[in-house]
Amino acid sequence: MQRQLNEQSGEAKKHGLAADDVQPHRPDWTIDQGWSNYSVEEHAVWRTLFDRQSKLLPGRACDEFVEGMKNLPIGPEQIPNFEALSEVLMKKTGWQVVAVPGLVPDDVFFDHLANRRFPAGHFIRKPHELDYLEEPDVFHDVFGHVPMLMNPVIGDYIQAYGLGGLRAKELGVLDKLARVYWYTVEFGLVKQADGMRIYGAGIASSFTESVFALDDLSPNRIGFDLERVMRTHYRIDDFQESYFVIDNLDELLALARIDFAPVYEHIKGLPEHQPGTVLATDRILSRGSGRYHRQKQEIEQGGTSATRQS
Ligand SMILES: C[C@H](O)[C@H](O)[C@H]1CNc2nc(N)[nH]c(=O)c2N1
Ligand SMILES: N[C@@H](Cc1ccccc1)C(=O)O
Ligand SMILES: [Fe+2]
Repeated sequence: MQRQLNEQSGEAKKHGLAADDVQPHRPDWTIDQGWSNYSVEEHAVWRTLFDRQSKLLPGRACDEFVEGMKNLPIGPEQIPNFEALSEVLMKKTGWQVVAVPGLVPDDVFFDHLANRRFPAGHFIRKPHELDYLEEPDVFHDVFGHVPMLMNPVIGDYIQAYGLGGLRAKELGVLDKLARVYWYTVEFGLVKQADGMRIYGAGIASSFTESVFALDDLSPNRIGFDLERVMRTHYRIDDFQESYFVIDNLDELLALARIDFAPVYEHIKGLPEHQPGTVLATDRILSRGSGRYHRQKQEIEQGGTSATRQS
């Protein structure tokens, strides 16, 4: 599981590269991927992540994800080369993958997306942090996001988000727009003929959340509603308590095309919702018990007999 947005400020945090890894970046924050510099150990971390995730995703990831992955030069042996990815992507949907050192400032991020460049972290997590990291690394960005960029609808949607981001910043409503990205591109679920599937990169790249999001009774799964999502906080430190579900990917295209300005205006000053809240107006597809988050809270407060012993 990884969490890359700072909901409060929406600002990029300082990246945490090792001192010997610092590379000056260009004004658009891109750097060279430096593919030949990856060590044997780094490629091995990729393989570990790739193998365990490839076993989990059949039957869990949506068909478009599986299809995208199949046609890309992404495999277990090595960390993918961004130039090779871009060549295939460019032909299919006109996207490129560019390397960045970590989180980049919002306007830089939006400008890349608006120009169909996907900024991907060039570094890979360390062997002791396979399941948790604070910034998007090459595994999250490439394994999680790039397969979906092979889909024309998602390609158009993410470009439109970049353009919408620049506008939302002007209007001072970036936090509202960021929630739409979070609950679609990062943590979205989609209905398919044979059941609910993952299309969000934050789930697809997470060993634990790709199981939790679909199998566990804990989270709520709620039909996507734009205003509802814009008013809903999200968790950056744990699994989501609620996921929002679209009926098909084309629903995103409609979102990309409508003007959000009147929606921002309409929800101004209206109350916001906590991540785990279920509303009377929600279209509930499955309602979680909240068991996971409740138990965790108890443990943190030292309240259960199991944790008090020792
Ligand atoms: C709101 C916006 O989507 C978000 O804060 C941005 C900031 N910078 C980023 N930078 C990178 N590299 N990746 C990201 O997902 C983001 N997200
Ligand atoms: N249509 C939105 C922009 C947007 C596109 C795609 C995803 C999310 C938002 C707007 O008018 O601002
Ligand atoms: Fe991401």
